[in-house]
Amino acid sequence: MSNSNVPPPKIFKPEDGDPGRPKRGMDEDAIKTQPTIFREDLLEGKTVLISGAGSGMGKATAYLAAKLGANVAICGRTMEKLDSTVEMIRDGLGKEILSVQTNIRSPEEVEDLIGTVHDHFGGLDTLVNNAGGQFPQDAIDFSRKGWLAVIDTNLNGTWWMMQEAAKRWRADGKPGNIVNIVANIERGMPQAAHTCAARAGVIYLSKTLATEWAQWDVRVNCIGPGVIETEGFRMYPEEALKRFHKANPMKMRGNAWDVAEMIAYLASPAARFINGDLIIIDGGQAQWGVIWPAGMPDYFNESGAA
Ligand SMILES: CCC/C=C/C(=O)SCCNC(=O)CCNC(=O)[C@H](O)C(C)(C)COP(=O)([O-])OP(=O)([O-])OC[C@H]1O[C@@H](n2cnc3c(N)ncnc32)[C@H](O)[C@@H]1OP(=O)([O-])[O-]
Ligand SMILES: NC(=O)C1=CN([C@@H]2O[C@H](COP(=O)(O)OP(=O)(O)OC[C@H]3O[C@@H](n4cnc5c(N)ncnc54)[C@H](OP(=O)(O)O)[C@@H]3O)[C@@H](O)[C@H]2O)C=CC1
Repeated sequence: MSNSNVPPPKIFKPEDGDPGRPKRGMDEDAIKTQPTIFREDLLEGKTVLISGAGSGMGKATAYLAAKLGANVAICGRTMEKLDSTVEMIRDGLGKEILSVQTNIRSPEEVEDLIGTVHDHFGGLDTLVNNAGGQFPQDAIDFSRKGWLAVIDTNLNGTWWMMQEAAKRWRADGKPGNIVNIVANIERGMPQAAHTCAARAGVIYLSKTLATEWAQWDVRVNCIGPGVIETEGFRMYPEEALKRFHKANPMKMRGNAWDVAEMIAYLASPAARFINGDLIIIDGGQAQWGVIWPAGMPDYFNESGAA
């Protein structure tokens, strides 16, 4: 029996808003023609594995890493999306990369992935844990399954990847480097509390491992993006997207390249003394606004949230 003068909460499912919605994020031509501040052989001979590289920041990062000379491996759940990254890099740079369909939530698949990368390239230098995401909803209405899906992806999935990579580095006596893409969670994330909890876990896991794993020359850092326009915006209603950029004082959205270049920096020798850090790329959002991806509750009226 339900108590039912109360209307059910509105749940936005991406497919509700798909027809006719503009494509979001950098298209392949934009990625291919984007200039980089880095030297072309910056990552020559280095192997970089990027999760969630069939779209968005992961895709741009895979392109940049390949452009800078790295051996690139990518993974994600959808083969078609991974293929698009492989083809973009083949077409734009004439290079082949390794792509392995993997659900990071499965520790067995992650173990196979790390083994495949080692077999193919003879090792791994930088692991970029970029795969992740969430849906916007008031926390009080989260289903159990929804909560578990977000925690399993963003916290557990990232951990399986980190642990498998580090086991190899310890066994091989080789240095390692991990970059975890989290989010800007300094002031919480209303309507994304599940991901906020998971990302907080990853940030403090990373700080801890930066100390524990220093003895094996493994560095661990995080990047916290603010509003970065990517294909991932399909998870949010158009109405919310109109307001996202107002949550930072620059009133703009970043793009996937803004994050890719920071990842390249962290993968380079210039970052050899950066460890256990969280680097925020958000146009100053942490000092200013709050995003309400499912709509601001009346309670807050016009109090400065966007
Ligand atoms: C904040 C602004 C800045 C931008 C930040 C970004 O990160 S942009 C980047 C953004 N990019 C991404 O986020 C990309 C990656 N994101 C994803 O793959 C999904 O969001 C995932 C992490 C939930 C994984 O899901 P999955 O593979 O397990 O697939 P699944 O679909 O089966 O979901 C499992 C359960 O979750 C629940 N539930 C799901 N959707 C909704 C909803 N709209 N409403 C309510 N609940 C929802 C539901 O219980 C569902 O089970 P059901 O009821 O269907 O039996
Ligand atoms: N864009 C933004 O403003 C912000 C993004 N972020 C985070 O940055 C990262 C990149 O996001 P962005 O590029 O914007 O979004 P996208 O949705 O484009 O990228 C996320 C990628 O992760 C992959 N992925 C999701 N779940 C899994 C899984 N279980 N196993 C393997 N791969 C998976 C998806 O591919 P597939 O579904 O095929 O597996 C997809 O390619 C994400 O972690 C996101 O949450 C954080 C803050 C802000």
